[in-house]
Amino acid sequence: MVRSLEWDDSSCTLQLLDQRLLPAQVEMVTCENYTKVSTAIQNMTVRGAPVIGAAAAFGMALAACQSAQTTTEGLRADLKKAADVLIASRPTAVNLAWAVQRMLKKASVPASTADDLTQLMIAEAKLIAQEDVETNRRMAEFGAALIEDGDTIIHHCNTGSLATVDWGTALGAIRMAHEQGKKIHVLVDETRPRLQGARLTAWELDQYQIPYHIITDNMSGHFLRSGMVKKVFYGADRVAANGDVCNKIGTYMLSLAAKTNGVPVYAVFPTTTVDLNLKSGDLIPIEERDQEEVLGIEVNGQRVTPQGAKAFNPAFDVTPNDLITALVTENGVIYPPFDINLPRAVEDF
Ligand SMILES: CSC[C@H]1O[C@H](OP(=O)(O)O)[C@H](O)[C@@H]1O
Repeated sequence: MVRSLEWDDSSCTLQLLDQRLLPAQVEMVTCENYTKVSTAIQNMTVRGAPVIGAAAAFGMALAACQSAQTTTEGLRADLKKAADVLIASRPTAVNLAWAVQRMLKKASVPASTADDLTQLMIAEAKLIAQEDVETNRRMAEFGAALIEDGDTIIHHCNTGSLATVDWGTALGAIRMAHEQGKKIHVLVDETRPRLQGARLTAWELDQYQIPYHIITDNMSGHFLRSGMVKKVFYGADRVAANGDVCNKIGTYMLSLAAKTNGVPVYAVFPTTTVDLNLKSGDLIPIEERDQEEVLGIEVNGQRVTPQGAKAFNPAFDVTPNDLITALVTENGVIYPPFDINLPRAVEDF
């Protein structure tokens, strides 16, 4: 499975898999500087909470490589400028700010030369990427244990290798259960308007040879009520201290339908997605994206929305914790009361 990002030591550049072109084309784009990384995050060349954090970390490494500063103080000033640009790329996934702040903290350690500081930046970005893969595999083990042989699972958006440095979060759990020999059938929410499910999750499941059917987002209630669906799995972009989950738009409606039909709901995410500073999900900033992502639908090359039409395009919504059965992190499966058990799972490790 091709990785969503690769660092090239020889050229001090970051290669990103252009997820806007999948599944039709598998193409990498080269980022030589941090502003290109910021643009790639904003236009969703690279997307998915954990991987945009890793991409931003390498954006900071690029800022160090590209800096003309010859002193550590001068380089630190350049890194602060880069940090502000990278953090501003997208507002909702807390992994982005977390990764950049961690890089800035690393930049504050004593270094004898600007070159030494640059090497520290590159090493820290690589460590963040490596930790994400290890975290995802641990999470996948815990998540896979919740999946039973024969389950049909609804999965929302894309949370696989493409949304992380490798392996994935919710889709990582599904992949792990499959590799353990459990027979699974996935109903892939297409996830309008950017179609991360229909384009990216379906493409990944083909690579893993996991059976699936794509459904439109408004079909999930029907299948949940039919009794066919045994579990719902999705990821997260930011989780508040009380366990409210902010995730791709449509997650809230999916969770409401699951709760009404008694189907368990599992949110799978690394602890770097938890924002303990926020008491509830109502405080999470929701990214509003260009309305053209909603309006620009074409059928047979013909735009289907009226000229001049307007659209709302919130990229995420918040699912209150009472609709969620359990939270799955690399530190284990967390059950209610989330306001007590989630901080403990995050802080005790
Ligand atoms: C591994 S969780 C990824 C998380 O990020 C996605 O958002 P986007 O595609 O806009 O970056 C979606 O909310 C996923 O659940």
